Amino acid sequence: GLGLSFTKDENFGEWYSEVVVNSEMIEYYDISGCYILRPWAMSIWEIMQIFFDAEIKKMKVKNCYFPVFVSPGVLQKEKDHIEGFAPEVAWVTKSGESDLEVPIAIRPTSETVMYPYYSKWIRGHRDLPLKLNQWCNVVRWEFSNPTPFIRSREFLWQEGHTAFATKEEADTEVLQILELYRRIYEEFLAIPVTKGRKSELEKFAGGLYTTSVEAFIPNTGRGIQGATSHCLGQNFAKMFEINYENDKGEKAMVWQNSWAYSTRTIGVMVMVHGDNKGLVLPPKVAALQVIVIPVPYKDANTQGIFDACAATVETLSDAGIRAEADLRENYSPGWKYSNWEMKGVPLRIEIGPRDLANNQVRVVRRDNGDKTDISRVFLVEQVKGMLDKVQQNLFDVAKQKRDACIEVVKTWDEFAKALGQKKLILAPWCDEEEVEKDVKARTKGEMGAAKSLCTPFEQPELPEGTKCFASGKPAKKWTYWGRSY
Ligand SMILES: O=C1CCCN[C@@H]1CCCn1cnc2ccccc2c1=O
Repeated sequence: GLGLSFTKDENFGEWYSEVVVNSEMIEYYDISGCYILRPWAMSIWEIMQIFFDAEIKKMKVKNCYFPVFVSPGVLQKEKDHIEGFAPEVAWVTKSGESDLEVPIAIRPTSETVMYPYYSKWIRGHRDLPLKLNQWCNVVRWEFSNPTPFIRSREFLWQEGHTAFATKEEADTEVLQILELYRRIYEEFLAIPVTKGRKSELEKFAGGLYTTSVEAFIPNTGRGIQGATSHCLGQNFAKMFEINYENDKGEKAMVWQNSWAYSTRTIGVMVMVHGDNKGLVLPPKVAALQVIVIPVPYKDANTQGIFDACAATVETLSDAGIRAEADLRENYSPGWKYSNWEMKGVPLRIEIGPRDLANNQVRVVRRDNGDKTDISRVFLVEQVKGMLDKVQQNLFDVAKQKRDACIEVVKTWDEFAKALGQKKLILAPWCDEEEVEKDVKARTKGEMGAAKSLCTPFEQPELPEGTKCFASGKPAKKWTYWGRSY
C-alpha cells in the first residue's frame, strides 16, 4: 500500500531505508554502498550549495577542480595520516584489457592531490592567502554497514583548502567556516548542532586540531559528525614544502586549513525530522514548499476548482514560494495527500467546493497536521508565515528532543547507565588519551564502542576538584561522549 511498512520507533533502520526510497530521494544501486541521488535529494543539496557557495565567495574563496585520480607517490607521502585510511582507498589497476603500469588511486580527499601544486604556486607572501574550494565526489571503500547519505562508498561534498601566512588567520577562518556549517544545520536543515573541538585521538591525524559541528539521532542514541573544519598547522606545508619568502626575506612555511560538509547532511535531516508518514522537509530546503490539491465533489463546479488551484499556484509562485498543483485526474485527493506527505512537502493546500464558495483555501501543515482555513485575499503573507512557523517548529522540536537525551554524568556507573539508555553524555574528563582509549575498550560491544564526540566550546562551570568520570583524575574539561555513526 501507500504507507510505510515500518515505524520509526520500532524499526529505525528499515524505516529509514523505506523513507529515502518512497520519498523518491534515493534509488538503490547494484553496487553495494552506492546510491542514486534522485532529483528530490539533489534539489536539497543544490539549495544548500547556493547558500554555502555564496558565503565562501564573500570570504574570497575561489572554486577550482582537481583530478579525481591520485598518483600513489603523493598519496603515501603523508605517512601517519594515510596509514589508518589506506584500506579505504580505491585503485584503478586496468584500462581495457591491459594492466596499468602503476595503479592510480581515486581521491578519498584531496590534500595530497592539491598540495604539490600549492607548493608550486605559493612563492612569495603576495601569493597568500590562497583559498580554494571544490565541489566534487570522493570515494572511500568502506566496509561497515552502508547507509544512504550517512555512509556510502561515494559521496558529494565540498572541500575547502586554504593557506595563510599566519596561524592567527588560519585559526580565524576555521571558526568562520564552522559557523557556516552551524547555519547549514540550524537555519536550513532545522537541526541543532554543537560546536566543539575533537580530541587528539578523534581529530584528523594529519592536522593540528579539528573542530566540528556534532548532531545527535535520538532514535538510535548515536552522535554524528555533521561537518569538520580542521587547522592543519604547518604539517602539510612541511611535507609538501609549501613555503614562501616572507616580507623579511626569510623562508617561511604556510599555515593551512581544510574543511568539508557532504551529502551526509541530507541523511541527518531525514533521521531527525522524518515520521511514520515519511519524509518531513524543512521549508528552507524543500524543492516544493506547497502542493495545491483540488477536491472536486460530484459535478460541483470542477472547472472552477481547477482554475482556483492554478491561480493559487501562480499567486504563490509570483511571491517566490515554491508551489505546484497536483491536477492528475487518475488519483484521488486522499491518495495525493499520502503521496505528498511521504515526500515531506511542508504545506498542503486543499480547494473544494466550499472553499471556492468562500474564496478561501484549507492549509494543512506536514510537521504537526494543523489545518487552517485562510482567505485567498491574504494568501501569500499567511502561507509565508506558516512556512516560517514550520521551519521554526521543526528546529524547536528537534532541539527539545536532543536536549532531553543529554545526560550529565560524574561517575563511570552513571556513564555506563546513560550509555545503555541511548543518551548523549556530557562528562568531566581529565583529557588524557589513554583514558579515552580505555573508555572505548570498556564499552566495546555489538552496538559499537562509546567515543568522545567533541569538547564543546561552550563549557559549563567545572567546580574545583571535579574528578574525571573514567579515571578519577582531576577533570580538565566537559566533553560529550556517546556511540556514533
Ligand atoms: O575532513 C576533511 C575536510 C576536507 C579535506 N580533508 C579533510 C581530512 C580527510 C581525512 N581523511 C578521511 N578519509 C580518508 C580516506 C582515505 C585516505 C585519506 C583519508 C583522509 O585523509
